Amino acid sequence: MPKNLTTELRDAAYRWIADDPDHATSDELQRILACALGQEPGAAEELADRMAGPLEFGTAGLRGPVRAGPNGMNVAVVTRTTAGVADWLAAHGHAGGVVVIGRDARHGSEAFATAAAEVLTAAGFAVKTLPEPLPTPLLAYSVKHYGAVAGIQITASHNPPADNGYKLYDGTGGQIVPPSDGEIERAIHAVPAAVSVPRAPGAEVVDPRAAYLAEVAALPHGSAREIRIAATALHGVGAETVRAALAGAGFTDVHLVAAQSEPDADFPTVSFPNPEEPGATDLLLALASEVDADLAVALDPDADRCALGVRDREGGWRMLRGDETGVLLGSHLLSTTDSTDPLVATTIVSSSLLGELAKAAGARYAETLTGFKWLVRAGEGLVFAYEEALGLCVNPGFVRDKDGIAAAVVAAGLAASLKAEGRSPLDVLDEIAVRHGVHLTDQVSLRVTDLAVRGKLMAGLRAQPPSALGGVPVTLEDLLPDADVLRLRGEGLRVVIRPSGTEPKLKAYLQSVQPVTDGLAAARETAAARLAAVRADINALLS
Ligand SMILES: O=P([O-])(O)O[C@H]1O[C@H](COP(=O)(O)O)[C@@H](O)[C@H](O)[C@H]1O
Ligand SMILES: [Mg+2]
Repeated sequence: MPKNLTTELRDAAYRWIADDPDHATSDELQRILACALGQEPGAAEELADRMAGPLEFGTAGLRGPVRAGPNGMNVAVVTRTTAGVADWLAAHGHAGGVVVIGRDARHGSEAFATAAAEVLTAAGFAVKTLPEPLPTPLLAYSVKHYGAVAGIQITASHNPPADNGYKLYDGTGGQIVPPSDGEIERAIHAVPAAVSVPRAPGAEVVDPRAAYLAEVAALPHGSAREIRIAATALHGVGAETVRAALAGAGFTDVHLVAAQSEPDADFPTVSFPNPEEPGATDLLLALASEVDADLAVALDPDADRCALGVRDREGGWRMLRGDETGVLLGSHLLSTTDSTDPLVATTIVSSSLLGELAKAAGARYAETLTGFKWLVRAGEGLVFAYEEALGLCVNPGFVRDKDGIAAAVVAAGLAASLKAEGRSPLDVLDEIAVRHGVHLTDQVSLRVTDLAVRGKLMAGLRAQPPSALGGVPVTLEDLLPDADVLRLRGEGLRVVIRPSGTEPKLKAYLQSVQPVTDGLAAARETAAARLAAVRADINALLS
C-alpha cells in the first residue's frame, strides 16, 4: 500500500465510486484513486480530502466545492441528502406533502435541483419546481405560499465560483435549526446507497413571481419616487427580479451594471462574488457615479443580501457597512411600523445600536446567533431583522429569511423620501450617532486551507485570552460554548470571534462605541482610533 493511502481510505473510495450514480464524478474519483495507488505526489492527500466528508449543515445548509466524493457537492451527495430529507419529513408526518425546489445559476445547480426533485417525487412528495434560476427569497416565499412541508434552494450564495450548496427550509418557511439538522444528518447517514435511491420525473413547474412581486409592491415605501438607482446582481440571479420589484413599487429609473446582470457561474469580473469583499462593488460604484445616481444597490448572487452605496460628503461613492444599512432601515421601520408591540432583532456579531434604537422607540429587541435561521425565530411580532453580513428582512410577514429584493425596494423608498426632504442616508446615520453614540464596526477574517487551524486558534484564545486589545483591558465571556463563539468586552469595546459556517474562515467582529460629548467628529475619531488599534491586535492574534 502506498504511503498515506490506508486500506480504509482506499476501500471507502472504492465503495463511494461504486455507489455514485453520476459517471462524471465516479470517473473523477477513480482517477484520483488511481493516482494515489500509483504514488503520485499529493494524490493520497487529495483523496483523503475528497473522502473527508460528509458535508454538514452549517449557517445556511450544506456548502462545498463542486467535485466528487462525500466532501463535495455532487449528484451522489444531493441524492443521499434528499433521500434523508424525505425520510425525515415522513418520520415527522409530512409524507406526500408539497416540497418546493429552486436553484441559482451556478455550476451543477440545474443537475442538483433535478436530482432533488426526482428523489422527492419518487418518494411520493408533491414536488413543485421554480421555472428558472431565481433569487433565494422567492424560494423562501414559495414555501409558505404553496403550503409546502419543506423547501430546497440549490445555491452557494456568495461563495467562490467553485462552490455550490443546499439550503433547506422547513414548513415554517425558515431554514432548519437544531435538532432538525442533526436528525436529518442521521437520516442521510442511514440511506443505504445512492445508486438505489429511486428517482422519478413529474414535478410541477410553478411560478411564484407575480404573487411575490405584488406582496413586495404592497410594502410601505413612502410616496416619493424621484430617485435614480444603480444596481448590480454580481453575476447572480437577482437582476430581473429586483428590476421588476423596483418598477412595481414605482422606481423605474434603474441602471444595472451590464457586465454583471446576466447569471454567470464563472463570476468573471470579481474575485469573490460577495458584496462584503473589497472590490466586488467597484463596477457598481463607478456606474453610480457615471449616471449620477442617488442610491447604489448590490445584491449577492442569490439575491438574499442587499448592500447599499451612497454618495459620501466629498462627492465620491462608498458602500455602507451591513451595520449601517441595518441601522438605517431598522430606524426607518421602527418609526413607520403600525405594529403596537414591534420586535426587531439582530445577531450577537452585529452592531448593538439597533438595541438602543429599539429602546428609544419603546420596541422589543432580541439578539440571536449568526444566521437568518435564528433571526426569523427571534419571537412573536417581528417587524425587522438584520445581520452585519448584509442580510436584511423587512418583510417577515411573507419571507421568513433575508430578502435582498424587498430590502432594496424599502431602501429605495427611504432614499427617495430623504432626497425629497433634502437629506441623505448619511445625515440620518449622523443624527442617530449623536443621539446614541458612535458605533463603529469592522470585521477581520482569516481564510484557512486547513480547517484544523481554525479549531486550534479558537482553543488557544479560550485557553489564553488576551487581557487587553488596542490598549483596552478586556474580559472573556465564553458565550454559549456549544455554539463555539467567544466574546471579549472592555470599555467601549466588544469583539466576537467565531468560525464561519459557510466558508473556511475564522471571523472576528469588532465594535467600538463612543458617546458624543464633544462633537460628532471628535467621537468618531476616538472610536476609529480604538477600532484600528484593536484591528491590529486581532490581526496579530490570528496570524
Ligand atoms: O450565504 P448567505 O447569503 O445565505 O448567508 C449565510 O451566511 C452568512 C455568513 O455566515 P458565516 O459567518 O457562518 O459564514 C450568514 O450571516 C447568513 O445568515 C447565512 O444565511
Ligand atoms: Mg446569499
